[in-house]
Amino acid sequence: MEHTLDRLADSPLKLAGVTLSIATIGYALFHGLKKISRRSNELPPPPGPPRHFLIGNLLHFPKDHFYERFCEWQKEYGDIVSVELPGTSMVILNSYEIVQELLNKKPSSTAGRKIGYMIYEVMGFQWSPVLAQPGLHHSNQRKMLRRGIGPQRVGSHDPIIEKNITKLMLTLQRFQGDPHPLMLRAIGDIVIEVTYGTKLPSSMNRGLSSWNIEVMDLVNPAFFAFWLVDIFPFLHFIPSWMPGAKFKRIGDRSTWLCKQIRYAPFEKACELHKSGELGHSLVGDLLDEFGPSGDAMDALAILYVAGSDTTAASVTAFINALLLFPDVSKKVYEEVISVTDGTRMPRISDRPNLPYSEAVWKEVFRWNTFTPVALPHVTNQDEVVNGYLIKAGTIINANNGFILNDPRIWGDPENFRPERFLTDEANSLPNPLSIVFGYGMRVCAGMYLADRTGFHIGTTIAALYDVATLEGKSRPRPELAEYTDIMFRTPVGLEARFLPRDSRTLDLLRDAKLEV
Ligand code: HEM
Repeated sequence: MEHTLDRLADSPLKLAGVTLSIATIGYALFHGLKKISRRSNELPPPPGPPRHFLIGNLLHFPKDHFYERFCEWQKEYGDIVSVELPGTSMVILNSYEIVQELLNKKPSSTAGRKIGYMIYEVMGFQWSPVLAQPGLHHSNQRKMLRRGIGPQRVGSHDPIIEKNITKLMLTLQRFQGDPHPLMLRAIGDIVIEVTYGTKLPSSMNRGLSSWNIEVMDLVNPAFFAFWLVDIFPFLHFIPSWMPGAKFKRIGDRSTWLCKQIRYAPFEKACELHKSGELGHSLVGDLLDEFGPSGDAMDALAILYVAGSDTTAASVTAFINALLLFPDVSKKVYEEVISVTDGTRMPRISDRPNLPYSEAVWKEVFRWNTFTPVALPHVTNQDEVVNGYLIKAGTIINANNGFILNDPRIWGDPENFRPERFLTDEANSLPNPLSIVFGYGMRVCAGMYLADRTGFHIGTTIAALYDVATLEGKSRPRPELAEYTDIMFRTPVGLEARFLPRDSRTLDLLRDAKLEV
């Protein structure tokens, strides 16, 4: 740079020429940009329900069952729908192409988050990487997670995953009822061990899972509730004991829980790391590479909340598919047994030899998907899509449920048909996992761990157990399936028994009992 300026200063003629060129380019750019900005201001917003003066679409906006209302709007207004709420613009994307265009091809301008004052401030979630705005802390935290559970390193956690899944298989032998809470606990235990290792005292381990479960029980419904404090933040300062201040009591408890899940395990892990007792773990990897940083602490602290509910929902969906579709269950069983010969437990490394099971896993993510409305992104600059203007600060909701059900893509979306991923047809289909795990710069930071853990739990269950209804109950009908109305939803009324497939399974379970 210095050299170039020196050279230009040598020649006044060159300097004048360059100055003129820069001025000309500057003038053209300025007028070009003005024109683009004028043109984009002239562009219409996407279509949507008619708005009322001042309150926009507040009266149309659902208080629950967002997915169902978003699908009704898709029928009426098409691939991209805009909704105006007081102080907030929102678009709903109902097309795979538009989602790619906006969220994956323009990652840096659509990676913001917008979280209400209640969750962010009153409940004390400012530290969470899932809710953070893009910037130095967020990118540092993502870099750290990529190092520890990205595609290169995730395999190093296989022994922990396999050991815990064997334990889960033993529990299933005596289990009947709704499997979701059991999956939540088991996956939570895996996330804790992968994150902090096996040496964290077991007393803390139990505390950690119950703090995390309690905070999830507070924050999940809070996302979908209306909070006056979001509109009038000064309410934050009223005392918690005041009548009507329930939101403050929720906030105080959540803030306390957040402190526990952030500091307590990290401090203990740092002590164990110093004394050389920590053992293999994500926290150990990060302490070795980055030292005891606040970014590492927060990146690790969010993993239970971000990873257990979500992965448990995916595994519950897999179990539900095994129950609803006995033919599919039998084929997964036969495929796994053809690899293990029924004489050993399945291993994570068996996966490349399980193409049919792989197709079932994909179809489980697609059919009646367990996460129909994606986590919203926010634009940080004006964008133009399909001739519509999307202003900076707009919340973007990808309607994953519709996209995964779109007959233009899937032909017969209502059918659970894993074979669609095994024929030439597959070449023109998106991978449902790439939709469900989210988009662009915010794509799920734990997707490799989730995919590895969820697939292994699902296929190991199918290999060892026939998933059956409770005694005397008939098999539910797939077309009547209903789902809970939460972000990572589960089938309503799902109940199952796990019947060992044959005597080889009983032998395996007996041997496993001696090992774990
Ligand atoms: C089947 C299981 C899972 C599903 C379906 C899932 C889905 C998602 C989705 C949709 C997002 C938001 C993406 C977006 O904004 O576009 C996300 C973010 C995230 N997930 Fe997952 N997730 C799963 C499991 C996990 C696991 C096991 C972990 C870690 C242990 C994890 C850690 C995270 C983190 C840290 C983020 C925040 C990323 C960011 O905002 O930059 N997830 N996940």
